[in-house]
Amino acid sequence: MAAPFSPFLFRPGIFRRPLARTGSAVAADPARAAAGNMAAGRPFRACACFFSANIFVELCGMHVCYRDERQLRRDYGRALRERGCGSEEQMAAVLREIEAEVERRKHLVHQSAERKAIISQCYKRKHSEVYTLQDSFLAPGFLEIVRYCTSPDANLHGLLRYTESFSDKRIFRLPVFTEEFVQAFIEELENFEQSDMPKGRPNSMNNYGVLLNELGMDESFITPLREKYLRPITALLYPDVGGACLDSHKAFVVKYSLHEDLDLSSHYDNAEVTLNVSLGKDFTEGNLYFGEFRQDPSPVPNYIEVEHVATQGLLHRGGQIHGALPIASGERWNLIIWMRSSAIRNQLCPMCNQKPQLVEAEGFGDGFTETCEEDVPETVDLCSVW
Ligand SMILES: O=C(O)CCC(=O)C(=O)O
Ligand SMILES: [Fe+2]
Repeated sequence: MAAPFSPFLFRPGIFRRPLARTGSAVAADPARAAAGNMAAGRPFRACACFFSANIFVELCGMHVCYRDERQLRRDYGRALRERGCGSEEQMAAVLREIEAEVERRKHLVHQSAERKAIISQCYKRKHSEVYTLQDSFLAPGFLEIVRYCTSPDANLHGLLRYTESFSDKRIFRLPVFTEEFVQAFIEELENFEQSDMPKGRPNSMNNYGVLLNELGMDESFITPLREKYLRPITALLYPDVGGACLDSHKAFVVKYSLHEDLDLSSHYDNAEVTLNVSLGKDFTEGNLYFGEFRQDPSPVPNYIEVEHVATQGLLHRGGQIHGALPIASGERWNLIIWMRSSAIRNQLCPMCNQKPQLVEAEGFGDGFTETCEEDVPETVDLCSVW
């Protein structure tokens, strides 16, 4: 159910934080092609802005771009002072925080590859069947939607009869999984959580959850889910942001509980289209809220609140500003799939809003690929981008 947005969320500083990915640049991996992490024969790349853009400074609650101290003082001196970081001592602490975050980002991909290797060798799965997508995991209503979207006369108008939509923000709710699958999936995630395996952070804002590529679910579960089932739907819902040509993803599970993360601040995703599926468990409050699309700023943001329903998914454009309100009790687990279109992001990196400066990457990287001049018209036609 959509509801008017609660006024406390208008507090300054929570609006429009980009939620940075945890992947970044490393030497190319020759095994990647075998794992299917290629777009039209080209390896995926990241944008160099990962090492300088959208760095969240917790001390003063704002994001900054960082090249060096002089640039930081010039570009953010005033904003930092206004947020209580005016003294030289505070400035030194801010610089330490930023430099530690840049260092963390530099090592992140190597550490993720190490964790993935350890998990694949040592982790004892509880429900090994949940690692390979099967039709029986999917809700009958979802399969019906996919059947419609892959039929020859499918169109947006027809699809909207099967989904619930919220305001004019192009946010849609649809059934995704069966209850039995969600139950087994949660048990598997809890089994992993309780194991002594190394664990990474899902992204730069969520502290608790599971990175599904590290767990080994990308190739046999998330990729077929995106290609075979989700893409026919997103092609009709979001053709203008690359919904027809989503060719990579970053998938993770986020977890909120009273003694861990309670909520998620306002942000946009490093994705063209996001699927957010509620996995339960039992919780109260914790609704999602959505504001404007990041490229359509409005002087008076118009927020809507959307309740999440276990086993169901919400589809939205990654650039739609959103966040999660605090839970009041229980545990809230969600499967998040950030889906990316190289044809779209190769033109403009959504995180720095510039032509991406490509750097080598592991796996799907951040969904960019090398392009040649002659690629562009064909790609644009194919996805009806503009
Ligand atoms: O907790 C949620 O439902 C939202 C998570 C989210 O927006 C994200 O991880 O990008
Ligand atoms: Fe998000």
